[in-house]
Amino acid sequence: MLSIRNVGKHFGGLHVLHDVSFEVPAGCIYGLIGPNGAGKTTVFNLVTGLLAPSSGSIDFRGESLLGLAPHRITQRGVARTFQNIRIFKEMDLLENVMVGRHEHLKYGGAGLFFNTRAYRAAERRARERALELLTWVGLAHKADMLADNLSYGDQRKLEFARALATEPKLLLLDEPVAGMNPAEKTVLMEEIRNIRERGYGVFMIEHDMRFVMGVCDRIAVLNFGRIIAEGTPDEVRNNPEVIEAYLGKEDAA
Ligand SMILES: Nc1ncnc2c1ncn2[C@@H]1O[C@H](COP(=O)(O)OP(=O)(O)OP(=O)(O)O)[C@@H](O)[C@H]1O
Repeated sequence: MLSIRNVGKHFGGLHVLHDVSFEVPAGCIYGLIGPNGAGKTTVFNLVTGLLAPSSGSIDFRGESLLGLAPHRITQRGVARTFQNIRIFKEMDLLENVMVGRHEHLKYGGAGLFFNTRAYRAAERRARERALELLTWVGLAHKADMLADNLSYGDQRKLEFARALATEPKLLLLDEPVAGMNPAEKTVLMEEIRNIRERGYGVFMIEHDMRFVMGVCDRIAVLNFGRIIAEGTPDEVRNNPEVIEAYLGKEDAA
């Protein structure tokens, strides 16, 4: 589904990614892990068009994403959440999800201006879909509440609903369990599995090993900008290079 091939990225003289290749298959929960500064966020920024690679290719469903603006990549079916939650606190939950949805609607500017029947029908469908997505993440009963009043865990769920509102095929999650308590993590694990069951691909960066190993089908490990391992959680967990990267050479020995 997402194919990253021989990708390099440097910022001036600083080489952050070297010859990175891996493939996120369709219908898969895929994890990207690695120590701080390994280059994980840079990979997400390349896939979502916030940065351009210095070399290599990035294809999504058989077509290159290179050179596309971020909103075009969203239209191709890639959505993302951020490490720092980005919701509109002064809007209610339904409005927050509809903001995500609007990027997806295909009515013209004239429709907006004249408030045509087609526009109103599109708006009504957007509201219904937004409510449906809030139901999926268990927030429908709070649809009219201001986002500012949500607990941290609920804010994360709202972010998912908003990302799903763009009707993606692949959902990128940047440290989804950061700041969550164990109960919230358990709920989220179930929700991410549900998202996969509904036919979405999920690609996440996550530092919480228990969570990543518990929920991902496959994992790639970055260390100093290079992929040092790729495989199932068990394969990755038992890989000596991975153990060394996380524990340091002496500890691993
Ligand atoms: N725009 C930029 N300009 C210069 N250097 C950058 C830029 N973005 C990232 N870097 C550098 O690239 C390296 C990798 O950063 P990145 O944020 O991708 O790592 P990460 O694996 O996501 O780390 P963390 O787990 O701490 O979030 C770091 O050394 C960082 O300082």
